[in-house]
Parts: sequence; C-alpha cells; structure tokens
Amino acid sequence: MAAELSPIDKAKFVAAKRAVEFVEDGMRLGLGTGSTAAWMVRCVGELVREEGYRITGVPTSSRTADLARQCGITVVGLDEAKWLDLTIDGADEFDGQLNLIKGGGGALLQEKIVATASDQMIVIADAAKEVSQLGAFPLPIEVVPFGWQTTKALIEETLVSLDVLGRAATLRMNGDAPYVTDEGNYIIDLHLGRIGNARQMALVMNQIPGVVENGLFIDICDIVVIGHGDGKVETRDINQGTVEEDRIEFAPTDNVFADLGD
Ligand SMILES: O=C[C@H](O)[C@H](O)[C@H](O)COP(=O)(O)O
Repeated sequence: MAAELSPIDKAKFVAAKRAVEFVEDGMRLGLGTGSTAAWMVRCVGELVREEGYRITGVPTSSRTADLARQCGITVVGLDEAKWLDLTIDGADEFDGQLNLIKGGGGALLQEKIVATASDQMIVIADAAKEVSQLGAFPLPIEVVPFGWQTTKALIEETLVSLDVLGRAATLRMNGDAPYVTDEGNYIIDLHLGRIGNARQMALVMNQIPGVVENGLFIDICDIVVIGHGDGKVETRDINQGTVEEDRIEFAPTDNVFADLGD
C-alpha cells in the first residue's frame, strides 16, 4: 500500500477526494488527464467498487482510459455518452476568474471538447497552480503535423502583432521526435511569461490555419478545488467565491490505490 505520499501528492489527493463528493450515482462523468486527475479517477473507482455507484466515464486521453478501466469504471466515448453531468480535471494554471491553462500533459483537445460537453466542470489543483495572471506556464497550441513549421511561423507573427512580451514558440519533443497527441497532432508551446488578454489570445490562436486548439480554457470551469500538502482544501465557485475551506485528514487506508498495487 502506497501510504507515504509527498506533500504535493497529498495536496492533489485531497483536492480529488473533495471534488469526488460532487459525483452522484448514475452520472455521466468526464475524466480528466494528468497526475491530479489520476487521483480523481482512483477515488471514482473506489465509489464504483465499494459503494456500487453506476458511473459512465468519458476519458480525455488513452492514459486516463487505461487507468479508469483498471479502477473498474465503465468507459465509453463522448459520442456514446452524448452529454455529461460533470467533468473533473486538473490544470496547469488557474486565475481569479477560474480561467485555465491546460495541456501540459498534451491532452488539451479532448479535455476541452469533453469539458465543454458537460453541465459542470470542476478543476482540481494544488495551491501552486494559482496565478494572478495566466502565462508563466507555457501555453500549448495543438497543430496538425502538415506544414507545422509554417503554422509555427504564423503563430509567431501573430504574437508580434499582438505585441506579446515573450514570444518563444517551441515544438514539444518526445526524445528526438516530435511529441504526438492522441489525435495524431503536434504541440507548439508558447513561452509568454504572462498573457495580458487571455480571451483575445484564445480567439486569435484558433483563427490560424493549422491550429487545432489552444490550451486556454476561458469561461469553461465552474469550480476549482484547491488542495494543500497539510490536507487543507478550499472550494472556489465562480458564482460565490470561496465557499468552503476545511481539512481532509489524509487516510492511507483509503482503498483508492487499486491500480498502484502494494
Ligand atoms: O494535458 C494535460 C492536462 O491538461 C492536465 O490536466 C494538466 O497538465 C495538469 O496536470 P497535472 O495534474 O499532472 O499537473
């Protein structure tokens, strides 16, 4: 049993544990991607195995699909589920308006489609992900492989026309080869430092031929659950501000580690 977790993993776990309290029996649930979302998938798996919840999960990546099956969750595609009650996902950054940068793990395209097809999106994050202005984390732009260098040049020209401070755009690599997303695309990371007008940036990037999607999630997230390494959790609701602040004692006996083995 993986009883000893680092403070950062405890933070991710308590955020996931609290967010899963929003999950109800019978829900169609969007399952996010990343190390924080993996804790959520494990917690949902525990509800399915221990409480008999009937959950239909729509994963946002092949990695999450594998983990969800391992945890005993029924997995279907979005077109089969059609519309989702709730999506729970991680983020690379969130700001005071609960706008996000996502895609550090390369899953932004499916994540945005799934979150947008949900009645509600809850983001789970450790406290270090909170920023006053988005952009310190490189902004991922998913592009089709065809003509990617031309697309990259167009992106760079667009950044100049927007008068954005930092302008470095780099192709994400996987060793010596370009990183390839689940949809067979490449990712160009924009090292901007800060994004003055995230809404404008999101709209403008998606106008460039060759760009499939960008990692800015504007007006999509409803609630952020923030976990801390000491077990404190805060719930921020876009309509109500901070609605809850308390502590979850990390319980190593919780039966959430099905996929981790002993
Ligand atoms: O593509 C990956 C996703 O957007 C992740 O949710 C995001 O990168 C956060 O991942 P983590 O929870 O591992 O920090």
